[in-house]
Amino acid sequence: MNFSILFNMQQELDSKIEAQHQLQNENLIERKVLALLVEVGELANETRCFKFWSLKPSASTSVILEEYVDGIHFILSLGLEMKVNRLLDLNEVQADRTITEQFLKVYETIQAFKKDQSHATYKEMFEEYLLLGKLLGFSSKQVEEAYISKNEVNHQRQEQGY
Ligand SMILES: O=c1ccn([C@H]2C[C@H](O)[C@@H](COP(=O)(O)OP(=O)(O)OP(=O)(O)O)O2)c(=O)[nH]1
Repeated sequence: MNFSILFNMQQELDSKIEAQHQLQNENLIERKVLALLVEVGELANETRCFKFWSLKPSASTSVILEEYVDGIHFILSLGLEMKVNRLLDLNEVQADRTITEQFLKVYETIQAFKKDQSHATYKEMFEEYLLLGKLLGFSSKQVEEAYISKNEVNHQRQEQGY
């Protein structure tokens, strides 16, 4: 995945949102962390991976992918707040976890990031979120394309006074 291009696209979108809502001088980290936690919950809900009491199938791949890239938006956006290097060297995490275990791991790493807001905890949060995407069956190309497409939708929403 070309993170440098994605960070640049995120920067453009965030600048537009901040200008539109007069937020240039506000610290948005806490709200972005909560937004990310909410997105991860929405994603888990769409996968229904934890709903052992139900036989209903999960949402379609495209719905799950769109939820997944909402999380990518907030992670990139937090990276910009943290001024991480755009050429961030992310390692591919190897772990033998179920999707449910991976969701819980992602929550843990978001909490760890919220607590100390370091580059190391940011990187771990991003890496675990990428592993979640892999466990959900998404390739880097699918994630990149879905990110680009949702980014465009987000721009249009701002232009339409969302
Ligand atoms: O500073 C920001 C704020 C938001 N977003 C993006 C992330 C995500 O892709 C979208 C917000 O999520 P969603 O599209 O689910 O918005 P919502 O307002 O929660 O949607 P709905 O009204 O459908 O519940 O806006 C950013 O990229 N940067």
